[in-house]
Amino acid sequence: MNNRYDVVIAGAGPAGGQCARDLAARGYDVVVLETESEDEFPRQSNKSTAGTFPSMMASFGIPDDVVMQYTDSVVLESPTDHYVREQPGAVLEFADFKRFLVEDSRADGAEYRFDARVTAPIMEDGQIVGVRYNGDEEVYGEIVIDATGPAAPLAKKLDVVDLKRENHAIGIEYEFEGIDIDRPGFADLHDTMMLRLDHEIAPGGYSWIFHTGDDTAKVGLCYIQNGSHERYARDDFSIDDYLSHWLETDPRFADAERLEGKQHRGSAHIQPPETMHTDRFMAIGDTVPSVDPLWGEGINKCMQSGRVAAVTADSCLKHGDTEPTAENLEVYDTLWRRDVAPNQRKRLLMTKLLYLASNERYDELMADLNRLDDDTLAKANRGDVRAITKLLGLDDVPLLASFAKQEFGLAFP
Ligand SMILES: Cc1cc2nc3c(=O)[nH]c(=O)nc-3n(C[C@H](O)[C@H](O)[C@H](O)COP(=O)(O)OP(=O)(O)OC[C@H]3O[C@@H](n4cnc5c(N)ncnc54)[C@H](O)[C@@H]3O)c2cc1C
Repeated sequence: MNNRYDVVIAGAGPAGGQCARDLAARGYDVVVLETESEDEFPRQSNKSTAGTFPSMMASFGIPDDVVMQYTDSVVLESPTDHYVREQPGAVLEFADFKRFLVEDSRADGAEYRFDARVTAPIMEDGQIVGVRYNGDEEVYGEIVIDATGPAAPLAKKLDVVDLKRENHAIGIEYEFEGIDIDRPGFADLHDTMMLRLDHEIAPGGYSWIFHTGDDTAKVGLCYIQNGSHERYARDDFSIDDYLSHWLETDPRFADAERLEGKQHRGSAHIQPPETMHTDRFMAIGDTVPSVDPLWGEGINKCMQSGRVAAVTADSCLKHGDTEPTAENLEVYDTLWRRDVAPNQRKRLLMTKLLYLASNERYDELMADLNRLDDDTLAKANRGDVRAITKLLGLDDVPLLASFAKQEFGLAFP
């Protein structure tokens, strides 16, 4: 077996799969090591609701046959109100999507080793030159990429990431049939992705219903286990208890039945990354926290980070005489901050502010969104300070004070 490659990638998720696709298409020798077995792939890593937008589908040439349902709008719900925004999207079958990335990159020559659990970097003169997997097996590369999501075995050992417990977001989801998709008193959820802000259901986070056709939908929730969660959480309630509680109390689920084997769960970190590379090494996808802090959109960000890592690797390897030193890989961080997650810090602060707001404030937010033009939300979501201040009012002073206290240790009288 060939044991030397241009690029070794750990993890066949959206980030690793896309990076392999781009590198193989440019003619590089690339191998992807994936811990799961090929027969069942993806099993535990089949974790995502996989709601996405046409820009992702078009940029990465994703075929229609991995789409479960095209959607026309996004709905935001608060405890007693909602707001509808026309916005085309697509809910993918995440497992089919992951398998597509594997097959498509293989068609261009990428190699995959399944049942290959990466554990540690192989170091020479202080630089990574390969990876160790399944205990004592080894593979070598000019450049090594960690795309294992939050597991991050290489990035952690190389001190490239420092994923913090207080920024850990967890999510759980089931697929159901028999849901009342157009229940009087609620928004019509046909062909929509709905996100609900309600601390009763997802304290310090949000829950969702993504329509997947007829009376079926993906139903889940997530939250960050930080101060906002503590403030609104119930004693001894696990994330599963919150989902059960929602299912028992929301009339839309009165006749809903869980679809066998359709359960997804996973985690990510919501924090701004510091560096994302070192000599001969880049960390991509959720290994460096790439998930959109506000709405949890991770797939597009991960694919984009895989793409900019491939561009960076190409810029070093194509000349043959440009060593992939940390200095020469710096362009990856620059492209990430410019193209993958611009305004990440501002958006993160806005996210924390949003999750700190009360249920009553969520109801007011829906009323404000219904009053303001559609652009305000889109701009605020991009971190535009003027749009954010438009959404804040005088009544928000106590909220801002408690936010400042939580974030910066500032106390207002
Ligand atoms: C419940 C939930 C719902 C979500 N919903 C959405 C959504 O609707 N839209 C959206 O855009 N995003 C969503 N996300 C986020 C999105 O799924 C992630 O951002 C995305 O999957 C991350 O891709 P990745 O390639 O970085 O990592 P992953 O998808 O985590 O892939 C990592 C791969 O590495 C493998 N691996 C792990 N450890 C090792 C190891 N040691 N050695 C070898 N291989 C290893 C894993 O098996 C996996 O195949 C959701 C996430 C969760 C948890």
